[in-house]
Amino acid sequence: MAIIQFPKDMKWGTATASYQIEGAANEDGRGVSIWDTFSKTPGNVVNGDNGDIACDSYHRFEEDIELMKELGIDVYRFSIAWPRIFPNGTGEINQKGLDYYHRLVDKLIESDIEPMCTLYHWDLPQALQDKGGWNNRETIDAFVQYAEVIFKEFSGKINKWLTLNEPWCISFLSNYIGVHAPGNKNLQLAAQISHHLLVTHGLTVKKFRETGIDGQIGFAPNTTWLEPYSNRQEDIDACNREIGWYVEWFMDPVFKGSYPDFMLEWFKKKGVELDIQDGDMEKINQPIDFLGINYYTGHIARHKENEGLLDWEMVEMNYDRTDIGWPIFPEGFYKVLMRIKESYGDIPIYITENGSCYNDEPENGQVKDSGRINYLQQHLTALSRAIASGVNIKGYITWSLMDNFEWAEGYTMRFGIVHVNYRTLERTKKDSYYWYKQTVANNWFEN
Ligand SMILES: N=NNCCOCCOc1ccc(-c2cn(C[C@@H]3NC[C@@H](O)[C@H]3O)nn2)cc1
Repeated sequence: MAIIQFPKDMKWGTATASYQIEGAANEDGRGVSIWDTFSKTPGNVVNGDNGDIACDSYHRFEEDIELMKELGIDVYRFSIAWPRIFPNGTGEINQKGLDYYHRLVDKLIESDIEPMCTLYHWDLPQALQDKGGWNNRETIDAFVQYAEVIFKEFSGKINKWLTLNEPWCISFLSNYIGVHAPGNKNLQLAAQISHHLLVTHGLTVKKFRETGIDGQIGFAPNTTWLEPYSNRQEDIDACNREIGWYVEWFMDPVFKGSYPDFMLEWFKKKGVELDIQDGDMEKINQPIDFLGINYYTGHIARHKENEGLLDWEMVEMNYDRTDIGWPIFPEGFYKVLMRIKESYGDIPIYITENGSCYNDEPENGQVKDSGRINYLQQHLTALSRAIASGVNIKGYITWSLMDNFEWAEGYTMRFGIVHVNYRTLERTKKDSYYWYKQTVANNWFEN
């Protein structure tokens, strides 16, 4: 056994997102989002689940904050639902939407928990999707207008901002692979959307600076790691293409002002021609204060000609897997953080999502989710290795505080350290909740 100790100024937190927990989908003036539309289109979500009720956190946020307060966490990462603020994406502001987030943020501050706000966690107003969504550059301007309203409304209350959550999911998972809303399957469209998202991010950072309000801003790309099966260059290159799709494709433009050539060339081979307008790359390349990093899984892979988009195949190694089927690969967490440090230097990093899916149910009021505790121990050990290796980690925010709507998997896949009974909405602290509470209190754990 070993003691894994974290820096004395380490911040600990939990994360959620609006569509996944709030419910109240038709309440207080909220407009329709693309996830309302997508989830109610038969075949898109397991069991036809949707976010109409979810965890009902819209009405139960005070109970949820009490759970966080007992955890002793420093920061709570939540997202604002754009359709609650601008029901039609632009135009008239819905005051009741602003009022809800004031209630939430005020309760957090009263509970000595720092609010970290994600401005966009996938719930695009349907009215904007009807006009082309992220493929329409007018959506960029609509987002900056929405962000400016939020910056000014919550100035002094919220000091940590994330523009976009997982732009790879917003663009490629949702418009090329097609398993998330709006469900397109077109690589050119997805790549162009990824560019518009990066321009959106940059212009939002620029607007944040122009408002002159205090605070720090970043974004939260999702990452993965593929370890080459051999030292053959073709295996190394194949793994770097998948990592590049998640990491360099989004971080190079932000930190270096250009797309990675190796990915541009690969996409060009696949017929992608990005429409980059004059000044776009300068707009994207705005300095940010911190980087959010989301990591769940990775695996070993090798080159395979004409396989998928990037010519690689997974090498099955009898991985331990979580209940959603993702390999447990903590080495990848360490490796991708080292890659980011090597590529982008000492940018302060918050782990804005890391967690696991285990579908354990309560028995006599207890949820014995030892798998989740083991996952946390392995990944926090990997994180401590990265910190010891000089990665500038400022905090760890686990996904998720509570079981919630896991997108296309609906309510079948549980990521929470708190169990939610979706029939009664009763919350039950899992064994991992108590483990995390002790780890936060100690700022160390014994693995
Ligand atoms: N790469 N090739 N894939 C080819 C085949 O993909 C099929 C499916 O792919 C994916 C990839 C990634 C995800 C995913 C989910 N979360 C968890 C959420 N994060 C934000 C927060 O809301 C959490 O709920 N993070 N990532 C899902 C599906």
